[in-house]
Amino acid sequence: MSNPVLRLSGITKGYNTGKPNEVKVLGGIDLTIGRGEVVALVAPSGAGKSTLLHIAGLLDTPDAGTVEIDGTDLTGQRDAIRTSVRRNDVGFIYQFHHLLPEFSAAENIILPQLANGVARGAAQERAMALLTQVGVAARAAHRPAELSGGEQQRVAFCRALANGPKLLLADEPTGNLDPATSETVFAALMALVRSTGLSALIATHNLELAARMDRQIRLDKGVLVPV
Ligand SMILES: Nc1ncnc2c1ncn2[C@@H]1O[C@H](COP(=O)(O)OP(=O)(O)OP(=O)(O)O)[C@@H](O)[C@H]1O
Repeated sequence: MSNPVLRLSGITKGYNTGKPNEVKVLGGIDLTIGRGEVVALVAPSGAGKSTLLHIAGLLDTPDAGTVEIDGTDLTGQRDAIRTSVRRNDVGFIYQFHHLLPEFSAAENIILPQLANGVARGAAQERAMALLTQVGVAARAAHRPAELSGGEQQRVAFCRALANGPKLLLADEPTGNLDPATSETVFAALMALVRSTGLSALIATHNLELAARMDRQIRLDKGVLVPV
């Protein structure tokens, strides 16, 4: 059997604020995500959702526990190795698009590929293919400010997938959109994820969207509880 794409074991995390009571955020998280599996992360505000996503995506380190991506334990690895895995194997999506404002939609998807050593022609082709998949190809030459919120977010999805990651981590990807746009954008995201066989952990407050993923996990006061 192949390795899970993500395996978190015994993850704990607190923030030492210098004040008498340290903030304990995660109290022992065990989570495995298989190949092609899309998991909804449902959590009340402040439950530790962003902290968990940052640890899973190697942007932060746990106090204890291990983070394995595609079978490799990256917990104690050098920064250079963690950065390389993060760039190549993990795609991030946030509530706000964070596209570079001075570049076109296509350039925002091309640039991360160039940084990874892909030739411009191939990067351009991939950007257009991704934009076509999410229905925004006609806006390829437009800058983010010229796009609607839903279009901006769909471009951000393409950017997250630009380098063909194994794992997608999304923090409220439709949280900033009205219900109708949220539906279109979520459908585009799921189609993109399914067509690439990507594994994903998608945080959402929207229980209706969560129910459409393969599995739901609920984070409450730093631990996973049954849904
Ligand atoms: N750098 C930090 N220093 C101290 N406390 C922090 C720090 N970062 C986060 N926290 C605290 O840890 C807890 C969890 O934060 P986190 O951002 O992971 O929550 P969240 O579930 O993503 O919340 P939201 O949905 O509101 O974004 C919160 O109580 C927060 O105040």
